Amino acid sequence: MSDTRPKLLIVEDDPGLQRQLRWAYDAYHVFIAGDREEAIDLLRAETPDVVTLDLGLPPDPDGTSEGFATLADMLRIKPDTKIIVASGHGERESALEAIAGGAYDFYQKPVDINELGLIVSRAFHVHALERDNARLVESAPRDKQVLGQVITAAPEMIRVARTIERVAPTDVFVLLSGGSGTGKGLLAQALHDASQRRDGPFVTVNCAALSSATLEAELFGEFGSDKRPAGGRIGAARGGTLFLDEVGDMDLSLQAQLLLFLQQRREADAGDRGAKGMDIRILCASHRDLGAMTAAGTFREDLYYRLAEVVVRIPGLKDRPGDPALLARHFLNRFADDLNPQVKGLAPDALAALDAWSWPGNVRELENRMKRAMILAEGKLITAADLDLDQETQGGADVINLKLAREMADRRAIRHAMARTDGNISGAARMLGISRPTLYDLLKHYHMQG
Ligand SMILES: Nc1ncnc2c1ncn2[C@@H]1O[C@H](COP(=O)(O)OP(=O)(O)OP(=O)(O)O)[C@@H](O)[C@H]1O
Repeated sequence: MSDTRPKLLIVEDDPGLQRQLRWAYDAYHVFIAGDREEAIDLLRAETPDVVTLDLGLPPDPDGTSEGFATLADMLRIKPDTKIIVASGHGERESALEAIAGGAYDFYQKPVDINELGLIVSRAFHVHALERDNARLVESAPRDKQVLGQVITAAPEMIRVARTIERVAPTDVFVLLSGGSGTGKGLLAQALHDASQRRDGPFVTVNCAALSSATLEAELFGEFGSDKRPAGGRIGAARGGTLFLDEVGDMDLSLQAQLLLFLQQRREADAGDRGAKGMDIRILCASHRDLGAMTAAGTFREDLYYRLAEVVVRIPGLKDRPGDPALLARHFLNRFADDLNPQVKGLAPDALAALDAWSWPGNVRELENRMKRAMILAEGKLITAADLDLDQETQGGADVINLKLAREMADRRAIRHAMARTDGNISGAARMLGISRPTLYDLLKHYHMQG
């Protein structure tokens, strides 16, 4: 039967120590090399995850040159190997130099078997964690992508994507309603790309960013809607889609002009005056509640009903269980090359913090926190502190009563386990220390999605 124990390579030229170490590590499948050549051959043949390396190897047993050369060769051939270097008394400096050169850790000679045992077992643990993370990072975008570039595994969001897919081929006017940073811009682009107008222009106007006069010129061209209805951004969107972002921030007089334009367009489309229709589709988005604004008189009701033929409500990130971790891995994957190629994954405390945080700024906040964390991260795994979420999650909101506190803790733990296991019920149940049926019951009880 093949040996399934984790593979440990010991690079050591002293036969007495070789025997002692082999004996001490019966939990691992141990390979022994006495010099650089043997070490490299075994690394290639057996691909051990962890290596202990004595820096004093022949032909330079009293120096460190051969040890450093072996370290560099190994990391070049298999960079994810966790290499623990041995340093003799008074050689702390070379040990630190080895760490700077990519070694995982060091231990002091003479060998304390227990201490080295702990370092070795931690190295295996970290290696496994990094490998899991790398696998998840790779699989996230492929598995959990809807509408081309929208990353989600949350049923609430998948429903949104399905609605967009359904309305895209029609020419109805759609209002995307959701908090800031929930992905309204991304979804508007996705809707255009899924429509028959995909080869036409996609023109965005941010109504919140411009003063009323500038916005008017921007939309209609310099002389206003009545004189040059085909100018400005509206004209530029001919044959494609005009995306009015933050339409709720348009003032009432501009709302009136837009309404007038839409009425004229409708008449033109109907051929009343024999003119050609404008042939644009308008998509709108707002983080404001336009329905409530019409009731308050700050948004024209007639315009609202014209623009919002279909309203798509986008849930906040905190209401998409599992998505914060999934998106974090997606951003890690996307930014690693540019910002910090050393970073390979997310530490367990970061995953827990991502689950627990309330995400007032939604996906944009997550994207920004990830960028910052990747720049600041010192290790290979991003921590809660790198994300600046360590303090916040510990404090938490005021607890209303014990029942609610328990429910919150349950929900958090379940979401965390589901995210960590990529939605695998058996894996999540194992991680939580409960049976599959119990996990199903809890998911149902808390109205969470399996
Ligand atoms: N589900 C998602 N998958 C991948 N990236 C996303 C997702 N949702 C949002 N993003 C990214 O997050 C950032 C913010 O999204 P977007 O600009 O679409 O949000 P918004 O709701 O339009 O924000 P605002 O209210 O500020 O205009 C963008 O970089 C976007 O690409």
